[in-house]
Amino acid sequence: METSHEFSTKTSDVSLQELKDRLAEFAKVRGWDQYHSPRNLLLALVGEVGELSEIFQWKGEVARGLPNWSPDDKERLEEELSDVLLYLVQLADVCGLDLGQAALSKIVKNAKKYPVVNQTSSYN
Ligand SMILES: Nc1ccn([C@H]2C[C@H](O)[C@@H](COP(=O)(O)OP(=O)(O)OP(=O)(O)O)O2)c(=O)n1
Repeated sequence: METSHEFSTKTSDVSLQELKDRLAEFAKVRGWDQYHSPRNLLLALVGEVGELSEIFQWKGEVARGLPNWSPDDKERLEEELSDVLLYLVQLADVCGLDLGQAALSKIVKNAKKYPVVNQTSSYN
């Protein structure tokens, strides 16, 4: 089953639903779903956030678009960001939550909490 996805890794738009389904299959065929409790996934997520932080550690401020980063550094960043996302998606899944809907609802809530005043208003 899993191999059916092998040649479909390049796509312009990826849904949280697809990631959720593929991750569930990845864990299931390896017999790992028994270990994927909410707590374990949270700890794995925090570990990956640590690895993500290491990439920026000691670099000083980093310009948007990472103009001075090597391709290897950028690839490593892509991988660590992905690890964080993949554990986050799995965590929401095993908690029985719809992460996409929850995130949209939160954006609406944020907009009400922080209404647009004018273009030159100070940050926060
Ligand atoms: N029980 C597991 C173990 C791994 N993964 C997936 C989610 C992450 O995308 C990736 C994490 O794998 P590693 O623990 O090997 O971590 P790294 O890829 O960061 O490797 P390393 O820590 O050696 O840099 O694999 C998973 O879903 N469930």
